[in-house]
Amino acid sequence: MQVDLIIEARWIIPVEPESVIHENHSLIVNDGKIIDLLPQHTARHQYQAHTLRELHNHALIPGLINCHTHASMTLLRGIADDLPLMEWLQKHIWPLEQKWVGEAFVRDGTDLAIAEMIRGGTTCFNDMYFFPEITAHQAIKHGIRAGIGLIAIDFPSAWAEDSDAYLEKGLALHERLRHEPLITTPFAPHAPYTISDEPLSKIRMLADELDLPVHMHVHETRHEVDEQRQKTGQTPLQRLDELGLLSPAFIAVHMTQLSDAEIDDYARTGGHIVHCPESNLKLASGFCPVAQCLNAGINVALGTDGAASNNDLDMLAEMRSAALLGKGVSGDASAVPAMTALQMATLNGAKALGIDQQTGSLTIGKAADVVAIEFSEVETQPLYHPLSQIVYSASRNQVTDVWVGGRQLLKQRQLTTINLSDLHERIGIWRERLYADDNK
Ligand SMILES: CSC[C@H]1O[C@@H](n2cnc3c(O)ncnc32)[C@H](O)[C@@H]1O
Ligand SMILES: [Zn+2]
Repeated sequence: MQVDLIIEARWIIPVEPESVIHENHSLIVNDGKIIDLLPQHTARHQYQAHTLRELHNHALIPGLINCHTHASMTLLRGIADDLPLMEWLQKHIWPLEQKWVGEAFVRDGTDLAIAEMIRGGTTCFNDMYFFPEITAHQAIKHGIRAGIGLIAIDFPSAWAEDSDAYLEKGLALHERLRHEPLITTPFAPHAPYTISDEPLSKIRMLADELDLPVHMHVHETRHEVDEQRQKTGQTPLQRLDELGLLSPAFIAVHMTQLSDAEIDDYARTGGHIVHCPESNLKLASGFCPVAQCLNAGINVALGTDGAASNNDLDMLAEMRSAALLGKGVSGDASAVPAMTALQMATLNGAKALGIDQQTGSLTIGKAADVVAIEFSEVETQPLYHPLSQIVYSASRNQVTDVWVGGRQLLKQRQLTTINLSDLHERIGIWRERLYADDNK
């Protein structure tokens, strides 16, 4: 049988629970989907490939899913470091956003983010930012999968003047994007401290009606929880529960402040958590008790957050930080083992976004969202266990090839859909503008 693509690899790590690591196997891809997984000699016998990629020092893993980003904030990378969340937001980021964020900012910042993400093996990102129609346009243009947040916040911005306008524009955008194969549109109310009950209740109704997830920063810092409790007598989670938001369609980002009882209560709602270890470390926000959450049965995925608080969009690094921090915080070296960290960065992300029938593992019938990681350099030698190298030793420079829905977006480290010299030129212009403003 004639097929579009055969990828031969030294190891293939499907990531589905109970699956084994295959040695010297081939992944067979046709019409954008994985149609077979066979020993290499059998595959060559059964299929004729339009394209054959031989990756004999590589492992194939499912594309990494970055479940929480603010993509165009790459343009603010390194502009305000070493600050806690509220000072960082109120004194630096929000004033810069008020002044600079518009269509061109989001287009160029998103392109930079997409280039960085593809080069690091990310095939899907879940975004929350102003001008989401531009983020969606750039994601489709460059061939990457994306959750495009239908944002809501009580503050005016260049995109919308009030929470009603955010929702109205969000719904119109959902209508325009709902047949795009690479795009989903979760609601994305910013955080409990920036959005009032009325728009949150509307979001709950609309999310139910349209069957969309809700993606929100929750319990990011102690300050957030203490302030809300002082003002209202409730924690942010209690308030969200009372408003009916906590459900299997809810994606809570950060969750660094959780008591044992809150972990059990949240597990009962079926909600997901997106753990952003590096952003939490850099802003000194706290630690999500990941091992406890996983033990309680919560689906925990991974995100980088924006490049202004991380300061990169490197999901391999995030995976390693999650594994190390999971052990450190629980005091248990066996907590968050390598396979769990890889599942958090892939399949758990797909589950949180409600796209696990399409992607998240190298499973027959799913989209061919595939990443190849090379092991021949000194940094990953000698090689005993490919999974150990991926989580604990490899860097994103070892990502050689990336496919989304069978389309190759990175080919031997070269981006196929983004012109890097044009991108560098555009980013240079933003650097001059923002640097001059920051140093006024
Ligand atoms: C409504 S668009 C998103 C909004 O979120 C801001 N933001 C970026 N990182 C964080 C974070 O870690 N916690 C809270 N808010 C964050 C971003 O600057 C935009 O204003
Ligand atoms: Zn965030």
